[in-house]
Amino acid sequence: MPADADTYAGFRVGKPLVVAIDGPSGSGKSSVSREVARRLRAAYLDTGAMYRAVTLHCMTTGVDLTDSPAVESAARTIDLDISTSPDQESVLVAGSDVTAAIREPAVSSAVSAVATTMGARAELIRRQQALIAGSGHRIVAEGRDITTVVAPDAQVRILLTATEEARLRRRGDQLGGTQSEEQLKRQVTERDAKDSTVVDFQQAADGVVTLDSSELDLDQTVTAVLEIVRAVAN
Ligand SMILES: Nc1ncnc2c1ncn2[C@@H]1O[C@H](COP(=O)(O)OP(=O)(O)OP(=O)(O)O)[C@@H](O)[C@H]1O
Ligand SMILES: Nc1ccn([C@H]2C[C@H](O)[C@@H](COP(=O)(O)O)O2)c(=O)n1
Repeated sequence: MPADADTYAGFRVGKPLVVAIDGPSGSGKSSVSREVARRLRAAYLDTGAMYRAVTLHCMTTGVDLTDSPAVESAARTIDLDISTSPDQESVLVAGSDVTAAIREPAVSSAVSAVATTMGARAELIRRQQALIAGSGHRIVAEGRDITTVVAPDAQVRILLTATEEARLRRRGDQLGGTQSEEQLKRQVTERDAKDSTVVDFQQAADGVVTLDSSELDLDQTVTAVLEIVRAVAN
């Protein structure tokens, strides 16, 4: 493609481009997707943050996470504002900044209750599709069901994987070595097992490209995703 005013890093800037990335916990979806979005001058959507925000909201307002109708109702009524700028991580619930609070281990341990409530999923999927449309379909969206349910028509669909060992090590490092091996397994392996009961993010669906990042560092993984985007979308 010739370099001109409409291209940036080899990609046409104005062209609709939805990049859907799924994968298990700790595979690097958020960090990789955010950087890919920056390089593509696209928006970025962390759909897991939306499940986390609903979970925290339930926890702080006394909603029983085992009460499916109540959890669904919380998902429908929550006043949730999530930034889709890759340069500004911000999640607001009723105007309060919960960006850091939704990453607390207590939320990570509880979030599967919301993720496995089908009514809550339907509402969050609807909101995610609206955010993708609102970006002008120029966005990198990541989660567990983006390639299959939220944006099955995305131009680029990737399943980002890594071995369990690599994912546990990454999450442990990310949390500054504060968590025991057992706590990490609860937040990563056990959570994936629960979430897998409602959505398949371990096997690539038809047409989805698998990228194993176990032996790659963050920068190499970003480069590999951009190569897939270039090959598939340009
Ligand atoms: N390829 C990589 N090599 C080394 N570290 C990585 C790599 N990808 C991501 N990381 C690091 O691993 C940690 C976890 O990554 P990240 O939070 O992006 O994973 P995730 O898949 O979004 O997890 P979750 O779904 O649980 O939110 C981060 O500290 C990140 O910097
Ligand atoms: N599209 C998505 C995104 C996330 N989830 C669930 C599964 C996770 O346990 C939880 C938090 O996600 P994370 O921040 O760890 O990526 O949300 C989902 O079911 N579907």
